[in-house]
Amino acid sequence: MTTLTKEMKQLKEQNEKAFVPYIMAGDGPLEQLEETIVRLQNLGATAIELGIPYSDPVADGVVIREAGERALAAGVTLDQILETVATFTRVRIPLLTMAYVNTIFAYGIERFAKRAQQVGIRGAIIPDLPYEERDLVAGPFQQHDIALIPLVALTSPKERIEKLVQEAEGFIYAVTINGVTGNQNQLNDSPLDHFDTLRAMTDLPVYAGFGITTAEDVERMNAHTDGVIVGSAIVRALYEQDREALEQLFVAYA
Ligand SMILES: O=P(O)(O)OC[C@@H](O)[C@@H](O)c1c[nH]c2ccccc12
Repeated sequence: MTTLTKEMKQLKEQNEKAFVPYIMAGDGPLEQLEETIVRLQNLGATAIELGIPYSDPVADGVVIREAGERALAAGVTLDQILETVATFTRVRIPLLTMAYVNTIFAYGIERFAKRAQQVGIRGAIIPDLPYEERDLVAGPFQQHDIALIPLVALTSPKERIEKLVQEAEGFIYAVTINGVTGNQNQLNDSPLDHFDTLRAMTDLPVYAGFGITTAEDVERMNAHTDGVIVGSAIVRALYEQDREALEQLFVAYA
């Protein structure tokens, strides 16, 4: 069991709902990345999903896509991000990377796992790594205590979800809606029953993500999950320096 799995399970046992903000590393100077993370930590974030910019982010909606473009235009690379994380002294909450598979392959799987562990990263989401290919990374990740967090589409057949859940580490990322990140208009109550089913299949925590943009969404999802992941709304508030919008998202955690 990885360290992240232990930590997230412990939260669940204490009945604490998780809040995992997604941010794009390099959207803004890397020198400010620690400050941003500490700010979210102080607001009550449980962990941070640290986006690694990529040129072809197929799962991303416009807000995150544009944040990635800004980071790429600034020349930000995975290596620079890891070296920046290595300098952190004030971050206490777990960091997870959200990188597309090519970025990790290009860097080197073993090299990534090793360096990620050294700098204190606890988990990774690789949205375009098919379950069938997970063995490509599973060995090095396990060896270096990096939790491979699966994305589970609620519409998948039950047998497939069961398989995914069995091998999962950290937590289960339950995708609320089919589509890209940042979709504001589709979040309704239809995933809620699925969350209940999913939670009955595992003792790992289940966090909901995609399309959660308001404090009300957070509360509504939390009633049926162990926590939430919020991306586009956080990325936008940080970029627009909209402090009120940012703090609003955390009200349930104050
Ligand atoms: O932006 P949203 O709708 O709040 O969704 C979270 C999401 O942004 C974050 O987890 C994420 C960013 N890029 C991704 C790619 C695939 C899966 C998930 C992600």
